[in-house]
Amino acid sequence: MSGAQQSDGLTPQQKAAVLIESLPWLERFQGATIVVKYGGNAMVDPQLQRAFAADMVFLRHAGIKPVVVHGGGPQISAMLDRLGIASEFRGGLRVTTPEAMDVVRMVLTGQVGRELVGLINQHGPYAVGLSGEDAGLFTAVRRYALVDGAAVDVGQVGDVDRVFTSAVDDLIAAGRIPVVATVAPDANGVLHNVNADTAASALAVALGARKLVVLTDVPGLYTDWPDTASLISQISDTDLEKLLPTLQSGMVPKMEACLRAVRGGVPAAHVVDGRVAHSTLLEVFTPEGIGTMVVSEQ
Ligand SMILES: Nc1ncnc2c1ncn2[C@@H]1O[C@H](COP(=O)(O)OP(=O)(O)O)[C@@H](O)[C@H]1O
Ligand SMILES: CC(=O)N[C@@H](CCC(=O)OP(=O)(O)O)C(=O)O
Repeated sequence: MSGAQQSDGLTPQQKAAVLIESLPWLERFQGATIVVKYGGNAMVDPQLQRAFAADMVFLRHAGIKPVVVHGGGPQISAMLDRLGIASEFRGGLRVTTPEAMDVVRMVLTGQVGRELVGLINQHGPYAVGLSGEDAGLFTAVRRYALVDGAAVDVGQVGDVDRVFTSAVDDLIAAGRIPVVATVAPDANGVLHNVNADTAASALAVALGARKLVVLTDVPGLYTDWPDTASLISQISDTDLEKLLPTLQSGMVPKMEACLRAVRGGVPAAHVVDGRVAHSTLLEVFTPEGIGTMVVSEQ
């Protein structure tokens, strides 16, 4: 039987080789917290959604502590459309009126978060959804968008000012997988819409995470977008800081988030292609990793 070809094209020896290749990474990340920003295509394609949910459960059973922060921009836009509420982005941030804020909260906490929690919990009672409002997780501070070098008011849009990790710590200690939606009150209790990349980065820093993994819908960071030859596998914080002003809207909050994470003490932040099934597992458990890794020169 040994050496025989299996229906999936791998011999038993090849399967064993794949498993054993993950051993150094299993050892290295035992007990570590990894924050994963779930977004892009992985969020809208049912097969990729299921693969992502399975990855989170796999990490949990491998002795790693995954924390998911989810986006939902396309779903918010679709609901605003259905309700006939105008919506636009300025400098990569959604202009958020009080009316739009109600929809952002409803879609992120009541729809997108619920769906992901449901998919993960098909494997067992792991995922618990919460938002920046729960147990004081995030306190927001109003931020402006940068458009052509000028600060522009975009309404109830926030940055994360403070993180109180106690609720997430409790869930992790209980063996759960926290699934976080990024709406958050400011110090006066006024709700703000926080970009999910920004929130994932703040949470990774506050939790002392070993990695931030950001799923998106491109293979990684292109230094000269859209020239495909300019895709890079690794960049330092110093080089990224220089590159940031040249990046275009979607990539700006994403790469800013990676920069803030590594400057805040997270050893590595990765932007990976969420169109590839099991991209998080490939990043964590294979020597070559995937996507673009941001590391601090320190
Ligand atoms: N330098 C760049 N490298 C990679 N992608 C870029 C770059 N500049 C702009 N982009 C665009 O940014 C998009 C990712 O941002 P966004 O759409 O906000 O992602 P997500 O929905 O995953 O949060 C990519 O699909 C790509 O079109
Ligand atoms: C201020 C701001 O723009 N907030 C985002 C929050 C959701 C998000 O970040 O979703 P993605 O990760 O899917 O883009 C929005 O309203 O779309």
